[in-house]
Amino acid sequence: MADLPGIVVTGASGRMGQMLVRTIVASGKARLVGAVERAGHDWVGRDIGAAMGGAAIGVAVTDDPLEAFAKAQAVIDFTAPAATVEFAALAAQARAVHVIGTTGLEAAHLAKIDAAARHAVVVRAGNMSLGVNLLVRLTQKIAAALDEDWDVEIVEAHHRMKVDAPSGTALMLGRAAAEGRGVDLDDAMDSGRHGITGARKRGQIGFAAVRGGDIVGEHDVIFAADGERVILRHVATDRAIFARGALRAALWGQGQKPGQYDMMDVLGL
Ligand SMILES: NC(=O)C1=CN([C@@H]2O[C@H](COP(=O)(O)OP(=O)(O)OC[C@H]3O[C@@H](n4cnc5c(N)ncnc54)[C@H](O)[C@@H]3O)[C@@H](O)[C@H]2O)C=CC1
Ligand SMILES: O=C(O)C1=N[C@H](C(=O)O)C[C@H](O)C1
Repeated sequence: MADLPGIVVTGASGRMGQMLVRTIVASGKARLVGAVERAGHDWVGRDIGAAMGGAAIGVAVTDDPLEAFAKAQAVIDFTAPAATVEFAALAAQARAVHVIGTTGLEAAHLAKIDAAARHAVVVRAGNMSLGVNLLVRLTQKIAAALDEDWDVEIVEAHHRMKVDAPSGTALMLGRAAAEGRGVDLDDAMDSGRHGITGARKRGQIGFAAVRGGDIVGEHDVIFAADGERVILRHVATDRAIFARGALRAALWGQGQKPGQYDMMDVLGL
């Protein structure tokens, strides 16, 4: 047991944080060695298992990430952009693999993560599930096979608490469609239409976001032509799919060279 990789979960009280704690503890492939929450959170100082409403597991929630990371071989981080940037620097300092699931990262955040990845292994993906990563590959292939008579639209749906749009997954799918077509997503993207928008421009890749209830995550890639449509769909019904992917990434990252990787690397897709 002691020689299994030690993993710290950041944002441990969150929807994904709790799922990650359960997944790691049940896995038999890694040890949970730390649980980090933001300063002032009322779980700080409590045993994470007990705080989650179960049996104590001997890991106290801390608001000191550096101290936690120093004991770890990997950090799994599903939090928020500002926190993830801070954790990237600290994980690199501790030479721990940093698995980043956080979405809503902007160019300035990504530049800081790039800098950290010069010193440590970073695995980052807007969606860690096997199904979505397969869908990304399929999207790329279909977009490459179809011309711009086929309009590409990406429709995503998530729970009412989600704070960023388009979702990280929708952006992965949009990028794959753009890559398949040999264009840059920044030039082709049309997100959040409202008002008198004018007719759809040929070659655009459209995005629409639904938010409501407890939807875990649903993504459609629609290829719409005159007289026919092809629709690729992924429906997540359980956050365990993301946690399993993140744990797999943390284990895969052990012994890799410093740099930035994604789930395609981890899954060999
Ligand atoms: N890549 C993937 O496969 C997936 C990514 N996500 C992304 O993961 C992120 C988190 O999602 P949820 O768990 O639903 O959110 P959540 O809001 O339930 O959890 C986030 C947690 O991070 C904590 N946190 C924020 N700042 C912190 C700091 N400085 N230090 C320590 N903890 C901090 C919060 O207190 C909270 O407990 C979002 O960006 C979401 O889009 C979610 C599911 C799958
Ligand atoms: O916030 C979420 O919940 C999810 N976020 C990721 C995203 O932005 O795509 C992955 C998944 O869809 C759930």
